[in-house]
Order: sequence, then C-alpha cells, then structure tokens
Amino acid sequence: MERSFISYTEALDVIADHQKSFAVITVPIVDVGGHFLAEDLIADRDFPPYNRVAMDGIAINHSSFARGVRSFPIEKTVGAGAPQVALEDVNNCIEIMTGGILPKNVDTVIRYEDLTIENGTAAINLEEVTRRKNIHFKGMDIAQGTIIKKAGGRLSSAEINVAASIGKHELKVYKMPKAAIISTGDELVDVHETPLAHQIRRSNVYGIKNTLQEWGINSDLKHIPDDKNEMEVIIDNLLKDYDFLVITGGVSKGKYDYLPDVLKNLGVVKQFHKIKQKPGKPFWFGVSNEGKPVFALPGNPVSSFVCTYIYIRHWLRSSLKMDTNFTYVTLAEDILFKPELTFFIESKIKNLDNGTIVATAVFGNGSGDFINLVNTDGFLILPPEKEVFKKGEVYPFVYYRNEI
Ligand SMILES: Nc1nc2c(c(=O)[nH]1)N[C@H]1C(S)=C(S)[C@@H](COP(=O)(O)OP(=O)(O)OC[C@H]3O[C@@H](n4cnc5c(N)ncnc54)[C@H](O)[C@@H]3O)O[C@H]1N2
Ligand code: MOO
Ligand SMILES: [Mg+2]
Repeated sequence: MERSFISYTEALDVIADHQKSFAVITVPIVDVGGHFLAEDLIADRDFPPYNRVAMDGIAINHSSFARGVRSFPIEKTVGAGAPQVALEDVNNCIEIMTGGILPKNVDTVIRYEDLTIENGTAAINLEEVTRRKNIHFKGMDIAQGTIIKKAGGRLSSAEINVAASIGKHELKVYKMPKAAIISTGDELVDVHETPLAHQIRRSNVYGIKNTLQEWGINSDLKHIPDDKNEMEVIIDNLLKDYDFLVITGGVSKGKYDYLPDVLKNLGVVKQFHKIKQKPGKPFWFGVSNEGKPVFALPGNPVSSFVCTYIYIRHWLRSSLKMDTNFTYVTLAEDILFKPELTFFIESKIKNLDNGTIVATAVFGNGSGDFINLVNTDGFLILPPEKEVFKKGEVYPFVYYRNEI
C-alpha cells in the first residue's frame, strides 16, 4: 500500500515488511571477520575437553594433605600436550604445567609460588588447601552438542575463536547484498574536480559508501545529472545489476526533482513518500518489480546521513533477523523542539564516572550543515508527541563513530 507523510515508526514497519533473505555462502575462517553467521556453532566436545590444569605446579591427592602430609616426592614431571598419566602413590605428587590433562588419582593442583622444591620433593607452604583447586574441569564451560552461538548476528573475534576451537575451517555466512549508491544533481562535481562558483563536490555518497562498508556491504558509486531520460536509462540498468539502490537528492518539490516520476516509470512501486521527521522528511522508499528496495534519500547531506543510519540499517538488521533497538542515553540538558515530528538531533556524548552516558544536542545550521556531523558523535531520536525533553530523561541514540 502506498503511503504519504507517515510516522517514523510506520516507516520502520514498512521497511521491515520488505526485508530479504540473503543467500548463504561459505567463507574460510581467516576471511570471516565481520560477516554475518548463517549456521549454529555447536560444541563438538565438552569445553574444556579434559580436566585442564590451570596453574603450573604440582598435582596431589587432597586426602594426603588432609591427613597432614606436607612434603610430596615428585613422581614425574609432565607438560601440556602429554597424554594422561597416573599418580602411583598418593603420598607423592606429579609436577604438571598449565594446559596439561589432570593425571589420574589426583584432584588438586598447587602452584609453584606456594611450594619449596628441593631434592625432588615439593613442600607445600600453605596452612590450608581447598580440594579441586586450580583445575578447570571438563565440560564446566559448555557440554558437547550444545549450541554455543545461534545463527544470526555478526562474527566478532569472540565467535571466531570459538569457531576455530570446534574445527570450523570455513563457515556459512550470509552473502550481503550489493548496492549502487547514486548521487543526482547538476550542481555536483566529482571529488577530483575543482567546483565553479555555482557548484559543489558530491560528498554524501562517500559517507554512505563508508557506512555500508562498515556494515559489510560493498557498493559502487554512480552519478546522474538532473535529466529525466538519462536518469531513467541509468537507473533501469542499475536495477538489473545491483541488489538494492540508494539514491540521494531529487525527491523533494523542486522543478528538477524527477526521481519519484522516474522510479514510477521504471515500475518501482512507491511504498511511502515523506516521513513526519526532521531532517529527512522527503525520504521516498519503493520496491522494484523484482522486489529490490530503492532508498531514495533526500539530498541534504545530514538528511541522507540520518536516513542511512535509521532506515537502511533497519532494513539490513530486519533482513538478518537482528534486533533493531538502539542504545539509550541520558539528556545532559533540556531540549526544546515544538513540531510534531520525530527529531533526530546531532549530539555529543560523554561518559560520566557514575556510569551514565549523557548526550548534549549540538544544533547546526540545518540539514545542509554536514560540518556539524564532524563535531558530534551521533544523534538522539526524540519522539513527536513532546515539545520539551528534560535533562535526565533517556532517549535512543544512534552512534555513528566507529572507533578502535
Ligand atoms: N518547496 C520545498 N522545498 C523543499 C522541501 C519542501 O518540503 N518544500 N524540502 C526540503 C528538504 S526537507 C530537503 S531534505 C530537500 C531535499 O531535496 P532533494 O532530495 O530534492 O535533494 P536536492 O534538491 O537534489 O538537493 C538538496 C540539497 O542537497 C545537496 N546535495 C544533493 N546531493 C548531494 C551530494 N551527493 N553531496 C552533497 N550535497 C548534495 C544539494 O546540492 C542541495 O543543496 O529539499 C528541501 N526543499
Ligand atoms: O528534512 Mo530536510 O531532510 O530537513 O532538510
Ligand atoms: Mg530538490
């Protein structure tokens, strides 16, 4: 159904309705970082797989210590990687290293720091020793056959460690869709060019490309002048070659804002045009006859930036069955915003030593002022039904920095 001037939440719902199922591919483990997991990771053994010695020292049978024995002749010395041995006499000990398999007939490990070793005998310098100390017992982390990580979600170093330990030399991951990011507008020149007095360099598409890249999506950049016929031919071809399109500019009320007409002529079915929000109001979203989403973002750089972080993210996370919530932060100061629109306001955040993260709005000069993005960390999402947003209240926050 076609809609106009809908709310932010309605727009999110429409976009989620057009989520896709991405194909599954297999990628070698060394290249898998940042991909999205498409299979469950299952423990192939207990973790740890054997009673693992957790400290370098000696292994004893605690009953001897309990009987008052304090000096233990060393029967043998064993390193990690050696098969399991057995203590023959419970009054003796086995010298053993971290990572080794716990010998039979022992149940407690004492570290070197608590021992004096002389002439092949280890004396324990402790009044008390807890039985089972310094042993990482078989299966205590997870049992064989248990799902460690369900499909879905992004592979971080934590999951990659686990994948390696269960022998996954290659993993099933989602094949991310490929995007064309298209700038429109006769005033725009290439980054290599020197603009004339009435021109600017096209910029917002580079930021969008980088954002998509951070989300694991490859894209190509294209440019189309404000020429209806040229637009139609180029977009028609791009719809064939790419999984989704991101177009910036040409969607408002201007004489040369041809995009909605062009997309209509190409059979891209409008799902909505205009959202009750600031910035980004003229956002147009449609789906081609092959089901390919077309995100036609308003050209103003802050508007296209916000719409990318809100709506393209929402489509991707919905498609990947990931939760779509944002983190919440606390307002450092009151914010006044009267219009009945969802307000995305650029803000700086600060971590306080009491554990709260506070956000301070930084008002730039509207959605054309992309310099203001450099001075902020993300944007607050303030709902339309209020005018005064009080210091101390909490609101969702979209963080756009990707620091190491
Ligand atoms: N009469 C009205 N005019 C406008 C309205 C309105 O409701 N009534 N809405 C305003 C709002 S809000 C926005 S946002 C813009 C959206 O405009 P378009 O999507 O049609 O975009 P353009 O007109 O092509 O460009 C707008 C602005 O952005 C600059 N731009 C465009 N592409 C790029 C790029 N790739 N890199 C850098 N800058 C870009 C362009 O030069 C313009 O300055 O419409 C308002 N007008
Ligand atoms: O809504 Mo426009 O996107 O503010 O400048
Ligand atoms: Mg325009």
